[in-house]
Amino acid sequence: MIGVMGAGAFGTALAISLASKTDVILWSRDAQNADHMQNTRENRKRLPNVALPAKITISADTDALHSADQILLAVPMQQLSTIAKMHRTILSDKDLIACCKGVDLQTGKGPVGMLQQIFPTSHPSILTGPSFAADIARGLPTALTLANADPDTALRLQPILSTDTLRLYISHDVIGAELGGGLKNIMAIACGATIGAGMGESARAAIITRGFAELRRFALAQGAQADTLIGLSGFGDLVLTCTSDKSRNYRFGQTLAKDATWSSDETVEGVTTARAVAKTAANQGIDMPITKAIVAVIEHKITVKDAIDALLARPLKKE
Ligand SMILES: NC(=O)C1=CN([C@@H]2O[C@H](COP(=O)(O)OP(=O)(O)OC[C@H]3O[C@@H](n4cnc5c(N)ncnc54)[C@H](OP(=O)(O)O)[C@@H]3O)[C@@H](O)[C@H]2O)C=CC1
Ligand SMILES: O=C(CO)COP(=O)(O)O
Repeated sequence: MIGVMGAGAFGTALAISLASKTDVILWSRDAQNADHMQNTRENRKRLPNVALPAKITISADTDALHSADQILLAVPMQQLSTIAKMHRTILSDKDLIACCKGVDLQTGKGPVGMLQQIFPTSHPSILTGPSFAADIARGLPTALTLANADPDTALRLQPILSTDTLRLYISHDVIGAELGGGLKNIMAIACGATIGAGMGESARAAIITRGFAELRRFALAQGAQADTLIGLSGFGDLVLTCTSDKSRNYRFGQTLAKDATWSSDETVEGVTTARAVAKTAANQGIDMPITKAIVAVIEHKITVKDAIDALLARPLKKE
């Protein structure tokens, strides 16, 4: 049995895919919502119009996770440490697989770094890469990276977490997988803002490419491997998220350009990750012009138009 903590769009989609081959416990923090999902067989709040298979049991009781060997943590990055600490006892003897994308604002750690700090003897994994929850839930083909520093753990988990439509590639470069998936959300906000401001698709291609250069510069400085960054968890996810308005980060960027308010409570990981990355980049002297611009726009210090003008006014340089 596999447990999924976090009944958001992604946790629910992963639970649906895994239920094609095993029993799954989908844990929600909200007992009323859990009962509603269990009875209606639908997650109307976070992933509407998709039926929850009979092999999924939805519960708000953490004891239900006792018989799970693997736990997927599909919660927003900034909540990961709180949830892991709160449920330390139940999580301590399980395979932990972080399914969140981002960098913790307090510590600058990625999801695996955070879990390792809380569970020092464990070998946590990260599951990341180009995938919209709605696609996974509909059984559309998806390829993801499962990164774990321990080769034996990665090899053991790969078949357990793969399904007929969810194809997992393993990697041992945890830092690269964490940072590719985390930083692509900043660039997706920038691309949404570029298109929202009417700058056109050529400008968006420039942001994707220069955004990738920026992501790479930052990730290599933290110890990532270059090959990981051109894989599914980096380049693959960057392309998906920067070109689709199915992405919440991209849509959030469009909202910024229109000076409108983001009224949804859907998770937009790039907002906090931009702040966390800008902080580390400033401390380490890493040039991150797009990230800095996004932080300044989010904090209402400049407009999207000011940000675009500032990026265009940078000194001409070699690619
Ligand atoms: N959606 C997608 O397509 C993909 C998402 N991801 C990643 O998955 C992670 C989760 O995102 P996603 O599922 O989409 O987000 P959603 O906005 O759909 O849902 C977030 C979920 O987290 C729950 N949650 C929030 N805070 C807490 C907390 N303190 N304790 C327990 N549960 C909490 C929410 O509960 P409640 O409903 O009660 O508010 C909700 O179920 C993010 O890091 C995202 O980047 C990765 C790949 C694809
Ligand atoms: O991570 C994702 C796609 O891989 C989902 O993107 P959003 O969080 O921007 O919706």
